[in-house]
Amino acid sequence: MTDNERAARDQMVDLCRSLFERGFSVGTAGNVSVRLPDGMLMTPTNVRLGDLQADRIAKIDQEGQHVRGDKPTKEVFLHQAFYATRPQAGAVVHLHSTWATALSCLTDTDPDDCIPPLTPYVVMRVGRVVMLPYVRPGDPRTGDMIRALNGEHAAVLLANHGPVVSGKDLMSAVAAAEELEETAKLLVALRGMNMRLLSPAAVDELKTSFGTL
Ligand SMILES: O=C(CO)COP(=O)(O)O
Ligand SMILES: [Zn+2]
Repeated sequence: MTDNERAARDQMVDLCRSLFERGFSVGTAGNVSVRLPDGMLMTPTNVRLGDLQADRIAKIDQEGQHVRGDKPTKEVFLHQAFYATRPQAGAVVHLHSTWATALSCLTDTDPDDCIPPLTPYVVMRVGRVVMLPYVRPGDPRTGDMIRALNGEHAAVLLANHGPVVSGKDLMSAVAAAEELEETAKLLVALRGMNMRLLSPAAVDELKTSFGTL
């Protein structure tokens, strides 16, 4: 095993425990992956994100063959689809975090723009989030639906299920998942009130100043 893979495993253990301890994942909900030069690391299926063991994290190769560690998450297709369509993605985080999942259950969430530009950081870290129709957890069609987006979105909401967020590396993907969750919480808190969103000009300025995702 390379030093790079060893470091990636250790970082997954640390950041997944941090997410779990702060309540972003409960039970065995959620899964996380990291891209390697020769494949991907994925959290094993049916584990608590707070209890990962570095050597048991699953590795699959470029062809999707399981080569090391425990059996990978049942959402393996979802993770592969992000890497296949977003060359800039180095990590993917899927959670059932409360507020983003709440938005995924509301019939009046706009499926083409689930998280309106409420604050600069959600624009900078998450971008425009689309909703994918409900299928059961682990259904390979989730991968097909993500591939159909052609890599245009860094994050999606799975209807009645939860968020999936990619980032250039694991730290970025985790930070973006946290930002999405907090913004979803604000949106639910502000529901029914007169919200002032960032103007299109303000959103453009953020993209020019900080780059697109
Ligand atoms: O969130 C989950 C399914 O959507 C958890 O599944 P896994 O335990 O297989 O990762
Ligand atoms: Zn899930």
